[in-house]
Amino acid sequence: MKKGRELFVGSYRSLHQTPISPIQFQQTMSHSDPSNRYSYTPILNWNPQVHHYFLKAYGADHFSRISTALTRPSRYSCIRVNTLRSTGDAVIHKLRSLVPNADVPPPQSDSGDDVANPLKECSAAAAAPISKCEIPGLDYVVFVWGSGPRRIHYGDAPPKEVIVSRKCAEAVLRGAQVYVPGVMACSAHVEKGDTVAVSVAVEKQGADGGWGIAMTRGTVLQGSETDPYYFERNGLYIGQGTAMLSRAGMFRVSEGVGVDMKDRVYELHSFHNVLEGEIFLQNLPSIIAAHALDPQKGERILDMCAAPGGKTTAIAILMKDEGEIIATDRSHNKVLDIQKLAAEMGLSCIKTFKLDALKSVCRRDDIDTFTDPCCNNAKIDVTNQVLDSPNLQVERVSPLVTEDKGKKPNGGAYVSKADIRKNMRRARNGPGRNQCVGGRVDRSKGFSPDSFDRVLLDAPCSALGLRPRLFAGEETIQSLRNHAKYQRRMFDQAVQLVRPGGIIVYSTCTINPGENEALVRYALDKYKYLSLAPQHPRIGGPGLVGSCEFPDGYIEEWLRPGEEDLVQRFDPSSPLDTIGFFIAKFLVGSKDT
Ligand SMILES: C[S@@+](CC[C@H](N)C(=O)[O-])C[C@H]1O[C@@H](n2cnc3c(N)ncnc32)[C@H](O)[C@@H]1O
Repeated sequence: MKKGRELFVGSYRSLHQTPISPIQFQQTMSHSDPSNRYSYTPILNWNPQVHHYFLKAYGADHFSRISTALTRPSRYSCIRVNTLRSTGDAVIHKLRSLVPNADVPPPQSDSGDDVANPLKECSAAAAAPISKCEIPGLDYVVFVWGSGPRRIHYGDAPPKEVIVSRKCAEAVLRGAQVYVPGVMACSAHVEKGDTVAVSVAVEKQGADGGWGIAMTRGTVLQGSETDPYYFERNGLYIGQGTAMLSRAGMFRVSEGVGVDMKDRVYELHSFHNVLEGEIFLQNLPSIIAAHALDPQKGERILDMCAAPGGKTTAIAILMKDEGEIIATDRSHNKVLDIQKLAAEMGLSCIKTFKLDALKSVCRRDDIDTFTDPCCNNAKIDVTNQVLDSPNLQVERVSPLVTEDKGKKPNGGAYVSKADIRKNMRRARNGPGRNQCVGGRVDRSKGFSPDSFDRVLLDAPCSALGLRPRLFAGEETIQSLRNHAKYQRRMFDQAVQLVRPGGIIVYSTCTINPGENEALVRYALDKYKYLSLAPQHPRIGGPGLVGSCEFPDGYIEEWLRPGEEDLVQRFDPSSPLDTIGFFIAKFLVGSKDT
């Protein structure tokens, strides 16, 4: 039965008293069994209030499945082909020579899970190691199978060991090697070439209620029960590999591979540096989000939180690189990442800007100073700015200005003496710290209302859908609410920027209804001219209907009956085996009503 179709009006208060959930009990029991020590059966720790809230939203069984799925990587890699450069078939042909065992059917899980064909809805050939997506319009998406969870044989004697940080372990589960900065502790006498078992130290709760790792980097493991994290590591072994350095070396050098993983709980192919510019590794729901936006050639599109540019480049390719995509992010270096990816994929319709999405709509006086050629108030920053004129032209202001007052640069814009001095200093001393990390980033002051055909708001979120995840305790009810507030303010900006008749797509990579369905409720209740639009393709599940009351009396409203099938909720525990993701598509009606 699909929970999303049920009307749920629940109070979180009643569950607040529950001391321990059945899932926690079951997991605690399995971890205290010594025969499970060298296994991978992680327990995802949640903040207790968040745990109760999700239990209420999903029900105990469903939330248990979600929690378990989050600790595992998807069993396949999803590759988006740059159709301006290649085709799905051509890429499959090239990958066959790059992916080991490409002709051998994908191995099954040792855990007895049904992994025969979790992608049967989108790939009939999913039993092959490399297959093309069969969703209409998505034949440029290629799946490459991995395997797991696999039982690893760590030998008869207690093995030499390396403990890695959680972030490092999550990367290893996705196919990376163990790099030295991720190594936390190592057995005494480990030499280069030794086989070592790799486990992970996950945050645990301290006496003050905070979460942390009670271990100093460089700890020597004696192989005894007095070692730090000895019992906590039960069920947290992610594989074994060859030490590339001695114990001393691992803590002396600052970079490089510490352990070359030979035998992994999850085997996923790494596509690092493979077919650069021709393919992009991207989650299936992210590809679907770009399709939901349905960008058309020649349109003007805003991607509000765009870095590193995965969806921006997907949108540009759907538009055949014809039109204009404004891709903004608040981080300078992340904007450089978008530029790099766009260049690598050979896309020219993407313009990037550093901009705080909360200030995406330019202020009235900024529009006036720009549009009035007699007005001398527009400032020129040391980096470029962009101001929109009402006729939707983007103008970029040259940073190279002169003090010649008779010749007004940028059609009348005034250049302050301070800016000129700054530019001269810059010419003498070089571009400055921000600029020397790799390139130039233009700064924007925002855009005119109603100036975009479509807006994608792929909002920063709690990311509680990302996989694999070995710890979730950092998010509290308050931090989840803060994410939601931030997202609403960004959405308010998006609504102003889209023209009547335009489209807004809102997406997150979290399972938190407060950042998903509750945002939709907020949007529909506040802006009567917005309506939910059907999405194509639609392979995600329905949204959650109902509401949730919190102990402080706050009622979080989700969807109303009839709205659930207009959003896409990707459930990490569903057969599609994706990250947790949410997509809502809004049609903007006449703003006069
Ligand atoms: C979910 S990620 C976007 C992923 C991207 N859409 C993609 O598909 O590659 C969210 C992004 O929002 C950016 N961000 C966070 N707060 C922001 C703000 N106030 N203004 C603009 N960008 C922001 C972060 O730097 C991050 O790159």
